[in-house]
This record gives sequence, structure tokens and C-alpha cells, in this order.
Amino acid sequence: MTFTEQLRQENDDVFQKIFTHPFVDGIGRGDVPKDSIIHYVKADFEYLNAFMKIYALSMVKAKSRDDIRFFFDQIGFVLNDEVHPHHNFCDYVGVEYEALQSSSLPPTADHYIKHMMHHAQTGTIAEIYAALLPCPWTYLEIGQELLKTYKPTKSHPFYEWITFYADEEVERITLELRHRLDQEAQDVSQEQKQLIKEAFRKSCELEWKFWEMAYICETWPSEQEASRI
Ligand SMILES: Cc1ncc(CN)c(N)n1
Repeated sequence: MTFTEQLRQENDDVFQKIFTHPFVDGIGRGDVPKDSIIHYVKADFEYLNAFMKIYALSMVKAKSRDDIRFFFDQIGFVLNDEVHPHHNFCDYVGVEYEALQSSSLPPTADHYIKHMMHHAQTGTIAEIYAALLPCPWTYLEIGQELLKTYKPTKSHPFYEWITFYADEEVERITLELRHRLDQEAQDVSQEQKQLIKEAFRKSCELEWKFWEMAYICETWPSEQEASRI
């Protein structure tokens, strides 16, 4: 068993929780509360901005030109391609994409970004790969699960979203990231391996929390107080 196969197995509990989350299942059923979608796109626009910056920060730790190419290509993918699933959500709620940009981060999104930033700034390249990997991996499997369960046709409101993440390009990115982590994890100490495992698990947990954050429209306590006044 490879190291990332082991990570997948050890975190299957969280993956299963993600697949059955009401927001995720709602994408499959074609029925998600519009407020939750708006909350998601606002936070995810900022999350993906941060994700690109983390790739850029990680480039400083590149060991070869091939590593540099990898980080560069991933920034291009997020910048040019990952806008499509956001557009699908915006079309569903009938809101312009531009209207959902430049929002402040809800607590969970803030936490997730700072978790990845922490590893990008203080960790090894293996730790960074581990903190970043649940992002493409959970979405790839969500897409595949929803495709298998709901068999959406082009008339499904989230056909574009589901087929985008179930696509072979997301699979290729996930496999490349896994391969890189498997290589890097080969000769590390037990202490470093533990750090890598913790970085991966925390990102899986935060993936689940991100869906929950969007579903319940999570805000900071002071924002809740302000809306009661
Ligand atoms: C929070 C989150 N995680 C993962 C993905 C898929 N790249 C995303 N768009 N947003």
C-alpha cells in the first residue's frame, strides 16, 4: 500500500461524512438552499485566491524545475478553470459572479486558509502537499460519487459542477499530487510522518467543515449580534 493509499484509508470516516453532507447530497439531488450556495461561492472565491497564493509560496521550496512547473500549472488551473463550477452555482441562484467576490471570510474558511498557510510557511514540501491534497481529492471523489449515484444529464442544474470535478483533469492533478507526496514521504522520520498525517487529516476535517459552514451560513458571533440589532 502506498503512503497516500494509507492516508485515504485512515481518513475514510471523514470522506464518507463529506459524501453524505446535506450540501453535497443536495448538489446530487439538484436542490441546495440558495443562501447556502451564495455563502459557499463568496467564501470559496477567497479560499481559491488563498490557495493560489499558497502554491506561489510553496514554489520557494521547489527542489527542481519540474516542481516549479507543477506549482505554476496548478495556479493556472485554479485561475482559469475553477471559475466554471462557480459560474454554475451563480447561474443557479441568478446572481452575477462579480457580486459574490471580495467578501470577508467566515470562521471555518479563515481557519482552513490559515492551516494551509501555516504549513506553507513553516513546513516541509511534504507537509504542504499533505495539507493541499484533500482539496482536489475530496472534490474528485464527490464528483465521482454524485455521477455514479445520480447519473445527471445536461438538464440537471449542477451538471457542469459535477462533471467538472469528476473529470480526468481533476483526477490527473490529484494523482500527481499523491505521487509527489508518496515520493517525499519515502525517507522521512516518524516525527515528520506524523506531522504529514496530521496536516492531511486536518484538511479533510476542514473540507467537511467548509460544506457545513456554507450550509448553515456560518458567520462570526459579532456579525450575528449586529444582525439582531
Ligand atoms: C474548500 C474547497 N476545497 C476544494 C475545492 C476544489 N478545488 C474547492 N473549490 N474549495
